[in-house]
Amino acid sequence: MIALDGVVKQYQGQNGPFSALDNISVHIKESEKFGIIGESGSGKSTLLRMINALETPDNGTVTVDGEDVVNLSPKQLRQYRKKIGMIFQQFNLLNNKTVLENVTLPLKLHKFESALDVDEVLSFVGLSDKKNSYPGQLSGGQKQRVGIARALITNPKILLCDEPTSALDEKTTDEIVGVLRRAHEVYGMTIVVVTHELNVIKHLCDRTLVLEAGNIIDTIDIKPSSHVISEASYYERVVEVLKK
Ligand SMILES: Nc1ncnc2c1ncn2[C@@H]1O[C@H](COP(=O)(O)OP(=O)(O)OP(=O)(O)O)[C@@H](O)[C@H]1O
Repeated sequence: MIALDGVVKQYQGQNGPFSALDNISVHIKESEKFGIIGESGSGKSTLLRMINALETPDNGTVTVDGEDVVNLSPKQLRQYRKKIGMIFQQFNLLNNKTVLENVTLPLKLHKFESALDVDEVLSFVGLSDKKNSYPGQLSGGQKQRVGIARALITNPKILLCDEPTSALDEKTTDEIVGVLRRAHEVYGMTIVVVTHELNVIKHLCDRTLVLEAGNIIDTIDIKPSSHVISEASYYERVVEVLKK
C-alpha cells in the first residue's frame, strides 16, 4: 500500500545540510497497523509527511496505492489526499464549531464518494450525545474521538496518526488505542502511527520501524499477544508504578 524506496530528505542545519531521512526504504502492507518510533528529531514526522505528500524527497520514490505521489499535479494531489485521514496530537479542532460541524467539515470541503454517515461515525466513537457540544466543553480524550470521527467520516484507505495520544493520560491513551483498533477491525484501513510512546505501538501495531538520526535501525514485529490492554484502574496503575 505504501512504498518508500531510497528516500533522502535533506534540510539546512546550523552546520550545513544534513539528512533528516537518509536513504530510507520501507514497505507497508494494505491493512497493516504500522508504527514509526524514534527519539525526537529522528525523522518520524518527516517520514509521515512524505506519505501525505507534504514533503517531496530529494532522492528516491514514494508510491502509495500504486501511485507515484512525488510528481502529482495540484489537482491530482487533492484527489490523492482524499484517500488519507489524519489525526493529530493537538486534535486540530475548530473551537467555534460544534462536534457535528467539526466531524462533517471534510465533507463540506470536498466531495467523497464513499463517505460514512455522521451519526454512524459519532456513535462509533461514542460521542452521539455530544454532537452539539463545542470542543471547549470536551475532555482531551473526547476531543481526540472527534478527531478520529472527522478522519473516519471520509472512509480513508489510509489513516495517518501523528502522536495521537501524546496529549492524553495513560487511561485515556488506552481508550483511544481501543477506538483505533476497533476502527481498523470495522473499516480495515492501513494505519501508520508516529509516536514516542512504546505502549501505543505495543498495543496497536503489527510492526514498527525504529528510526535514529534519519536511519532505520530496526523493524520489529509485534507479538499479537501484546495487543491486550490492561484493564487496571488509575489507582491500580499508581500502585503498580509508585509502590511496587
Ligand atoms: N522544514 C525544516 N527545515 C529544517 N529542518 C527541519 C525541517 N523539518 C524538520 N527538520 C529537522 O529534521 C530533523 C527530523 O525532524 P522530524 O520533525 O522529522 O523529527 P521527529 O522524529 O518527528 O521529532 P519529534 O519527535 O521531536 O517530533 C530534525 O533535526 C528537525 O529539526
